Parts: sequence; structure tokens; C-alpha cells
Amino acid sequence: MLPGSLTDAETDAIAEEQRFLDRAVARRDRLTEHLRDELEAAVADELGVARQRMLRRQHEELVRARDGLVFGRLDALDGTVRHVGRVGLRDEDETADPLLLDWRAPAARPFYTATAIDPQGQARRRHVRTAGAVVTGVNDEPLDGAGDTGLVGEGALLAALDERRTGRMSTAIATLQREQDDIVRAEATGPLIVQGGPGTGKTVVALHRVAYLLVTHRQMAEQAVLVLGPSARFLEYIGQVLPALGETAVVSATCDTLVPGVVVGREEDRAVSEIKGRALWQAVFDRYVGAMVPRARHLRLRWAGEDYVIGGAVVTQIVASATQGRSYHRARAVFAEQLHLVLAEAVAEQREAMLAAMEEGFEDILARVDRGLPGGHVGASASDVDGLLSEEEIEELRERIAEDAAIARFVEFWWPTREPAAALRELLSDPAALRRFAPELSPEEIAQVVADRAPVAADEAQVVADQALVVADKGPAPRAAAGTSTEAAGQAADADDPRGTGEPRPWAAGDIPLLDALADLLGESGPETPPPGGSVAEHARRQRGWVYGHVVVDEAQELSEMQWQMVLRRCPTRSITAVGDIDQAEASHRHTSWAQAVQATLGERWTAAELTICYRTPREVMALTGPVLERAGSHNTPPRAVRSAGIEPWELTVTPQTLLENAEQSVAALRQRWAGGTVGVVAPVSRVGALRVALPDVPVLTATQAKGLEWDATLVVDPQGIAAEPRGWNGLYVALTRCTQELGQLALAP
Ligand SMILES: Nc1ncnc2c1ncn2[C@@H]1O[C@H](COP(=O)(O)OP(=O)(O)OP(=O)(O)O)[C@@H](O)[C@H]1O
Repeated sequence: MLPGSLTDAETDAIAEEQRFLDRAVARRDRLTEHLRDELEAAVADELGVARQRMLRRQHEELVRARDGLVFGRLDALDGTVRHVGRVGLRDEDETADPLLLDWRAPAARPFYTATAIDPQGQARRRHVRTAGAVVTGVNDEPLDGAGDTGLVGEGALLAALDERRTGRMSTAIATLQREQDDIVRAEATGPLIVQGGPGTGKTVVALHRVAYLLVTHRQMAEQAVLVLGPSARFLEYIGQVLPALGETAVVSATCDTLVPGVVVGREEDRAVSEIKGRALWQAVFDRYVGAMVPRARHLRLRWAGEDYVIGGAVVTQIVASATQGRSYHRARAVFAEQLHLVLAEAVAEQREAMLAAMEEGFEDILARVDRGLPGGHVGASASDVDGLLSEEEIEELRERIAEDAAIARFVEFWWPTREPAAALRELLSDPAALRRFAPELSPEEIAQVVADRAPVAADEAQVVADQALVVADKGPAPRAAAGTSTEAAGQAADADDPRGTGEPRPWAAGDIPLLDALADLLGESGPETPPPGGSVAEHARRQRGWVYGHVVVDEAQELSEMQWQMVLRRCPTRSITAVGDIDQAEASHRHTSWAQAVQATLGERWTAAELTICYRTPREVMALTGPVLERAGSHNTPPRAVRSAGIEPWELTVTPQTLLENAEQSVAALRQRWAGGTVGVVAPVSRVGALRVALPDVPVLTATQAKGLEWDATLVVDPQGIAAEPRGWNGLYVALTRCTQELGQLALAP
């Protein structure tokens, strides 16, 4: 038989699967048409709208299910045959078994988990390869106990792994492996942290889990799922996986882009980034915001030409009840409401006192009281008054007070609204305030934080540092004195830029979680009005305080404690899947284990899972990584590579003078060898600029930027230089494990 030609059995199997695919395609088209007709019908009520939403989702899913509609088949020991596909399809006969099983359905599970040792009632698994609506091949795997490799559908898996990379991640629903499937379908009731070495399919698992959860937990689709990745480039790389799986209720972001309207505009010093990442800031902001609440004293208010004094004890009580469990702005709003009521009652009481006086003939006083009452009582005579104010009249009076501009100015002066960005800038650039609210930080650390906010020359930086050591505690920003009056309120100054530094310095990545935490404690200063229209994902993306149904964090080892807080704030139910490799951590925090990384945020309440097989990186390359991992201080076992590429990794020693020329030649050779695929270059930060100029046609990235990405071939330039960077051995581990086929290194001669 000629190589590549098919046996009779294979030809028959392909013909058989083609007949099934034709049937499935026809059924899908009919269902799509039917749904389109239903979607055109008018809806009358809420229930109808909800139903339309569900139908629209089904319609979109069917429309997208073009490629790989059918990819698998299970033949059970009892002779039952079931096909597995991208979506589920009902049979014409609604009472019959489904024509096609959705890959997420419980009945499809043996397709991913049955092995020769544990066949789960199955006799054979078949992978069906298709191109559009044409079956191009089949891979049969008997589950009769012979030759178990531990892999599911080995032939199909290895074929998928050997394919040229396109620069975009693709779905793996046809070849998910057992340990991956266990995680995809795991309970979603609490945080799940998945540790896996490079190429073990952490991203694959995370994304397929989203698709699984959105179908099995419908309420998650109403709340949307958040996918957090390490970089915009990474999000672009994975960007087509979820839409291909039919999922649209998903927001993808990086920690830097999570706060709407705020952008990161500069790099920050690694030491400062580490300080800003510590969990202690949560307590710092509690104190800071706590001190923003005005100290209760008696208040003097003017209403309709009369002065009213609200006693200190009453103010204390209103402030205490308003702040109970509320954000700063919410408390402020409740305080204002209470103050309006107390003032209305004071006006009523004064009227009562004056009524008593009137009996003694002071009718002019009564006229003054009436000027302050609702309903145009101005000019009323004593004969209009027949007793105390009714509850409705007091309520009407309260409403007038609440609408009064001078009273609103008074409240704003005494208990000002605070803008989170300005409040954060103020705190971070004020050594005295940091000493007061962040006593956990050493004077040197305070000096570093302050220097990071203020772009000053080197010699001036020392002055700032010295100030942090000697400046006395100045207390909180100036407040209105006791007995503040409504008139004085108009003179309140804006303290957004207390140091007069002009343009505020752009935010750095470490500022974003701080801003988020502070914004959360301050709360919304106005009523939240979600913009009309748009999908659930669009709404979620626009609102900082959106609560998601589930959050997936990829490359979770990079998250600082404050970034973890930011995740928890978006998912108070803690339905979180975090995947990462603690050995690839390069961020400024110093965590070397998951327990350490999440101690301050999740404590002990999380579940661990592990992925142990490397699908991406060939055995020959993984063999190089042992010593690197050891130098990185890892306690983990490196993953077992599933395949060999048959290509030995190579290394050239070059001089600094010939480095660029050698890089050009090496990349040209790799591009030729991997024509139709992808080549990437990883280099130390200091060499990236020159390399990008010399190699304009391939991505040249630092190890941090290369995180999560892969190419058919990788050229690692100056590996020693990468290792010498902060957390460099972890970075080198990342760099070496990006290729699916060939690794080349250009080392500098010592
Ligand atoms: N079950 C699978 N079937 C087909 N391909 C797979 C499977 N699992 C993983 N892969 C492929 O292996 C490669 C690595 O997967 P992935 O990027 O998810 O790994 P990772 O653990 O996130 O790696 P890293 O830690 O390096 O970012 C990808 O090309 C992915 O498509």
C-alpha cells in the first residue's frame, strides 16, 4: 500500500462519518432557520424578552458551529453509538436521543476520560477530522485494555500538537486530555488554583472551562465571566478561542485595564511595584478613608434667614449611623438625608416655640417662621396658623431643604465628595500622610513611594527621602472648624493638587489596584446609571463595580496581593479559576509558592489542582530546563513532555559585535525551516530595542512579554542576560519553553 493511501476499512469509516456529518449539517441548518423565524416574532412581555435572549444565544451558537461541528464518536460496549460535537443537536424525533452530543454534556464525558484501563462502558473512541463539511480522516482508538499510553486519542492529539502555529490559539475540544477535562468540569463554588508547568494546557483548560461553565451555569451568562490575562498581546493570542466556542458573555482584560477610564502611562521601579502590591494597603485605605469622615461637632445651618444649631450629640449620632457598613459616599448621602430631616424638625420645633410666644402677642415672629415653611406661607398672618406642622408638612419641608443649593454647598464643604484618583495622588505624594496611615511601611519605603509619584531630579529625590524621615505628622487635610456655617462653605478650596505639581504623573501598573481599592471604599459619588442597550459584556466592561459570575485568571502567578483583592472584589462569591506556574513568576512580589501568594487574600480556603503533562515543548527542549528550574529555586517537578520533535536544540556562541548579524541569519534560517509557521525571539530588556530594528518581521519580546505565547521555533538571544535580570532564571525558563518544535540560542562569549 502506498504511504498516505487509505485502507478499505478507513475508506468505509470516512464514508460512514460523511453520511453522519451530512445529516448533522442539514439538521443544524434547519434548526438555525427555525430559530431565525422565532427571533423575528414580536415579544410582548419580560418573559418573552428573556426567551428571545436564550434563542438568540442558541442561534449564534449554531451559526458559529461551522468548523468541527462533529469531531468525535463513542461506540459503547452495548452497541450504542453517540457522536460528540461543538454544539448539541436535537433529533427530529424529540423523544429520541440527541443526534449530536454537546461536548460539555455529561454524556460526552467518556470521550475525554475513558481509557483502556478505565473504559467506562465504551468499546471504541473515534476522532473525526473534518474540513468544513467534508470528513478528511478518522482515528480509531480501541478501549479494550491493550496498549494504554495514558493519553486520550493519542493519534489525534499528536497530530494537533504537530500542526504549524498561526499566531492565534485554537480550540482543543476534540483532544482535551483527562487531567484537563477534570479541571474543565470541576465544581465552581470556590477558588480553584491550577499549577502546571509550561505548555501543560493551562490556558486551554481555563478557556474551555469558561465555555463549560457558561453552558452548565446559565446565571453566569447573565453576569458575564471575566478572563484576566497578563498582556494585551496575550489577550489577542487567545481572542478567538471563546467566540469559536460560541461564548460572548465574556470580558477579557489585564489587571491594568480593569478600571474603566484609567490607563497605565509609565513603567515603575520594581521595588516600588513590590511595595504597592502588598495587601497592607487595604488597611491603609480603611484608615485613610475613615479619617476623611468629618469629626462630628455641632453644626450651624441657616434656613430662610434663621440660624439653627444642630447639637454635637445629634451630629455624632447621625454620622455614626450613616457610616455603619457603608462606603464613604453612600455614608455621606445618608448623612445628608438625615441632616435634612433634623433641620426640618428643628424648623418645626422653632415654629412650635414661636406659636407659644405668639400667644403672648408676637405676631411678627410668626410671619418670620412662615417664610421658612412649605407651600408659599410667606406673608401668612397669625390667623393661618392653627397648630403644629403635620408629618406631611415636615416631609414637604425636608424635600425643600434637600433641594436647596446653599444647604448642598454646606454639606459638600463639611463632608466633601472625594475623587479616588485625586485622593490617591494626595496620599502617595504626602510623606506625613503615609507615615500616619501606612505605619507598616519603613521610612525608606515611604520615601520610595513618594519619589515614584513625584518626578524629581536625583538630588531632589534625596530631599524627599529625608522629608519622609523628619516631617511631623500634619494630620488629615484641613477640615471645616466646629460650628461651620453655610456661608463659609462657598470658600472651600479644591485640594486635588496640594503640592502644586501641575500635571499629575501618569499611573503605573502598581497604582491600578490601589485606585480600585480606594474607589471601592469611597463608593459612587452619584447615582449609578448604566447606559442603555448593549450586551452584558459591554455593560460589565464599562462598570468598575460589576460583579461577575466567574473569574478566570491566567498567569496567576504574576498577581500581587492587591491585584488578588481586585479579583475578589469582582467576584465576592469567589467562583474563581486561577491557572499559572509559580516557577514562571517574574513579577516584583517575592512569592515562591501558591500558599504564600494567596495567604493574605484567600487564606486557606482554596482548592489546588495540577497539570503534569507538557503538550507544547518537545522532550529535547524540556531536557534543558531542569538546571534552569533549579536555579529559579523551584520545588516543583517539571512537566513530562508528551512528544519528541526529533530536533536537537542548538546554541551558538557569538560576540557583542556579531550578535545582531547572527540573530538575523538565525531568524532567516528558522523562518525558512518553519515556512508557513511562526518564529519568535526572546531577549533581555536591554537588547530588545536593537533587535527589533534588525528583525522587523518577527516578534522580539522580553521574557515577561513572551509569557503565555508560543511559536514553532524560538530564538533565545543572550540567555545569560535574561538570567541576570530580576527573577531572571524564571524568565529564562519562560523563554526556553515557548517553542513547539525548534529552539536556538545565541549565547555571548564570556
Ligand atoms: N488537549 C490538547 N489538545 C490539543 N492541543 C493542546 C492540548 N492541551 C494543550 N494543547 C496545546 O499546547 C500548547 C500549550 O497550551 P497552553 O498555552 O494552554 O499551555 P500553558 O500551560 O498555558 O503554557 P504556559 O505556561 O507556557 O503559558 C498550545 O498550543 C495548546 O493548544
